[in-house]
Amino acid sequence: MKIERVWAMYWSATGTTEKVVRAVAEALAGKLGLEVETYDFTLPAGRQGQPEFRDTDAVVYGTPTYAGRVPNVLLKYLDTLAGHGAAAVPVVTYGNRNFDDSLVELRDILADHGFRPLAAGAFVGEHSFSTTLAAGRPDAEDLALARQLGERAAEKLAAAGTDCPEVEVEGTPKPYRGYYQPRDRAGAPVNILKVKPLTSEACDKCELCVKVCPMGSISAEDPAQYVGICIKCGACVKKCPVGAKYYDDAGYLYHKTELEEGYARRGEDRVFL
Ligand SMILES: Cc1cc2nc3c(=O)[nH]c(=O)nc-3n(C[C@H](O)[C@H](O)[C@H](O)COP(=O)(O)O)c2cc1C
Repeated sequence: MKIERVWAMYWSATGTTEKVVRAVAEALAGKLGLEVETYDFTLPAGRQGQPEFRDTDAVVYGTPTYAGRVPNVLLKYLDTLAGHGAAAVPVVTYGNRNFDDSLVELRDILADHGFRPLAAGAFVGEHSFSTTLAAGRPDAEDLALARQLGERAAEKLAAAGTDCPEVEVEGTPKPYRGYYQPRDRAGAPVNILKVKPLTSEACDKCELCVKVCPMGSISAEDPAQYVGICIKCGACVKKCPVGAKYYDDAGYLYHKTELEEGYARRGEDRVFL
């Protein structure tokens, strides 16, 4: 089956998954002499629909790792996917701790919805909670590896078409491990589900945070108000031009420091072919 279109499809609140997915897709498309088509489903409007895939498509499909898994707020949307035999390259990012079962889960979701996952990768991205944990990643080295993954996937497709066997990836098979649970100093679970950022007086109501919140949860009338759920994705905090968004929750801040201190080493990217 000759591939006719290459897609970069991703959910990426702070942009690291987008960078990796684009690098993989551009290399894959480049090898096949094609352009990349992009579908970004980060914002609520992007999750109103999806492309009509065909068996002559190759889709590089990316999400971050949240609590060791595919972000659970995306599961309903992902359940509406229809691959129609398209080749897929599942890609996850993770913030230097571990990707645990996110990649195996994403691969299975794609396979269960009519895609053929033939290559996959897990890449390090700057942690959503932090500007020091995996700071600046994906960096040039990560993106070079992402391009290699795209090229190798293109070679695999050229050699075997979409009949390639399903790619084996690292992770515990279905039903997977439970969601990763942050703990406090005494080992008790830290529950940050209801935590939301605060807004300082520096806020000049530019409404950028309103536009970038993937849950559409920030009020346009008063950007200090979260009218829907907060998933701690970091979009409003990291993208605020005046640094007005911050967290003061003790459990959240403890978890962030623990991650920054415990996972300071350079985390590894992984490629599966
Ligand atoms: C709620 C939440 C949970 C996360 N859980 C993990 C995790 O289990 N392991 C890890 O290494 N990184 C974890 N991260 C970090 C993200 O996977 C990482 O920063 C990713 O690169 C963010 O992607 P984005 O820039 O496309 O939003 C988590 C981030 C958030 C917001």
